[in-house]
Amino acid sequence: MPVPSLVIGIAGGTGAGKTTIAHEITSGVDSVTLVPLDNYYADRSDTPMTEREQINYDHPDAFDWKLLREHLLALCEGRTIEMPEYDFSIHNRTDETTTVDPGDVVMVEGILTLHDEQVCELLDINLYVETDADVRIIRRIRRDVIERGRELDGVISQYLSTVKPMHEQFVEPIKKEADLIIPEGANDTAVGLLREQVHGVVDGDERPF
Ligand SMILES: Nc1ncnc2c1ncn2[C@@H]1O[C@H](COP(=O)(O)OP(=O)(O)O)[C@@H](O)[C@H]1O
Ligand SMILES: Nc1ccn([C@@H]2O[C@H](COP(=O)(O)O)[C@@H](O)[C@H]2O)c(=O)n1
Repeated sequence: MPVPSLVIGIAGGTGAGKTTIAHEITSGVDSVTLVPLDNYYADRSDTPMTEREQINYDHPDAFDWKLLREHLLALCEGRTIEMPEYDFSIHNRTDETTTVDPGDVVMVEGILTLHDEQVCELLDINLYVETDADVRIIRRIRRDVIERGRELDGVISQYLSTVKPMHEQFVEPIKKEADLIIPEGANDTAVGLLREQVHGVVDGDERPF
């Protein structure tokens, strides 16, 4: 397999719009590989469900960084990976994996994507999506209740006990690793410029950053 022309990392708080922006800046590109950091939550098969429900999923230790590094390196070298699948309703990976080939553009997207030094070394461009906390929590409540089968009270208590403090301690500070900070309110211009750059690199007119 050919190696990717461009490897992009996107970090930012929960509900900031990372996934949305990942799709927008690569729209029209034929071959894109999305690597959601959520799929690299640690394997909890040996942990009972009652304990899994109590885990702090916003701390860097919740992730299997070793596997993510291995997989990202493989994609960067043009190799296929078996990507884990994550099921939020059981707080664990499923038994299935997905066979993923390296695209022309590879994008890693998640709250703490820029936390790991070795992951950052593999990225051509580091993005941070900045969105106000009140907007993010509203989006999060809607998503967790509708798509992730959560109760409203649980979403609120998780937000106050772990999501918010971990955001302040770990997510917000990784902004300093970013090449570009995308202000959500002004993202049309930022996204347009990034899309142009991505297409330029993919079409061979521009060099990677
Ligand atoms: N600029 C935006 N304006 C309005 N809604 C948005 C915007 N960006 C994202 N959303 C919505 O907010 C929710 C969370 O967006 P998503 O991209 O999944 O965030 P993240 O990946 O950072 O958690 C989704 O329902 C999405 O449609
Ligand atoms: N079992 C889990 C695993 C993760 N979370 C939350 O997901 C958030 C990250 O996903 P985004 O799409 O919002 O970036 C993170 O804030 C975790 O709290 C969860 O609730 N349960």
